[in-house]
Amino acid sequence: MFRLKKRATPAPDGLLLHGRQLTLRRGQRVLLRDVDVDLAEREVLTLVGPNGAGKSTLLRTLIGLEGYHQGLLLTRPGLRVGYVPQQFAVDRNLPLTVDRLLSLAGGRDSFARRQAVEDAGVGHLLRQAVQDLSGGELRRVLLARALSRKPHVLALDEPAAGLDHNSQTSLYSLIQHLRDRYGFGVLVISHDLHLVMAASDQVVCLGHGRVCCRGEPASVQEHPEYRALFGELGPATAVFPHAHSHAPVLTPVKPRSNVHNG
Ligand SMILES: Nc1ncnc2c1ncn2[C@@H]1O[C@H](COP(=O)(O)OP(=O)(O)OP(=O)(O)O)[C@@H](O)[C@H]1O
Repeated sequence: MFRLKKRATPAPDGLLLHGRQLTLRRGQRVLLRDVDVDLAEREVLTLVGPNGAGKSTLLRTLIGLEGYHQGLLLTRPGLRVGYVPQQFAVDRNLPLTVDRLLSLAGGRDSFARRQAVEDAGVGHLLRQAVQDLSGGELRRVLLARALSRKPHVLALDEPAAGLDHNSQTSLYSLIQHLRDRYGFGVLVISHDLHLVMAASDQVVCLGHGRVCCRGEPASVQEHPEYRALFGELGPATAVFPHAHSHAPVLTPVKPRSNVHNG
């Protein structure tokens, strides 16, 4: 669970995350420039863009794992984030069962953990060593770990990478289903554009650290910059609409003065 810095400042509307003009540099390089992002309850927001566009950096910034230099980031007070990273290093010299990994995740709520295990469909893996899991199994275990934190925001960095097509589709349907059950907002990075268009409420397309276009999947696909990046894409198979309430108050996460800059 990542708890973002809290300050009791009211914010415009009931978004989970509200980022404005977020800018992040590393040395001379600008990794993010003037990025605006809002994430509402129960919304699936997908970040797309070519390799190196800044998607992981933006996702990590939005959930408080990276500082930023300029801009404004507001979060709902007490926001809990479940994060499934793109890479998860498993130390082969330190055997660890799935059960142990999940209990180390920090959640003291064993009911939530059991529920997460069931929801992610990993009950049969609990006694298995983490280092022996297949790529697809590890994704689901990491998903269970994220769910056990009862997140308000589920952040997934390329959760479908390396999965076969059926596994990708079923993972996305599972995320949709869990979003409906848990009511969290989802921030997800994906390179599978068909899946993105079928399963997202909002798409933000990044290029060189900037937002080049954004909107609902159907409209983003028509955007010239999107087409320039990705070419023509066939029609999405389904679009899942969402509804969310706008409860008030967000909390600002201040730019960090100690942000690594070199
Ligand atoms: N700590 C760092 N210092 C310098 N450059 C960095 C640092 N972290 C990331 N970068 C660079 O920032 C750019 C954006 O990286 P990021 O991982 O956010 O891209 P991405 O869009 O997620 O890419 P991919 O699709 O390949 O995963 C890349 O060019 C990367 O090399």
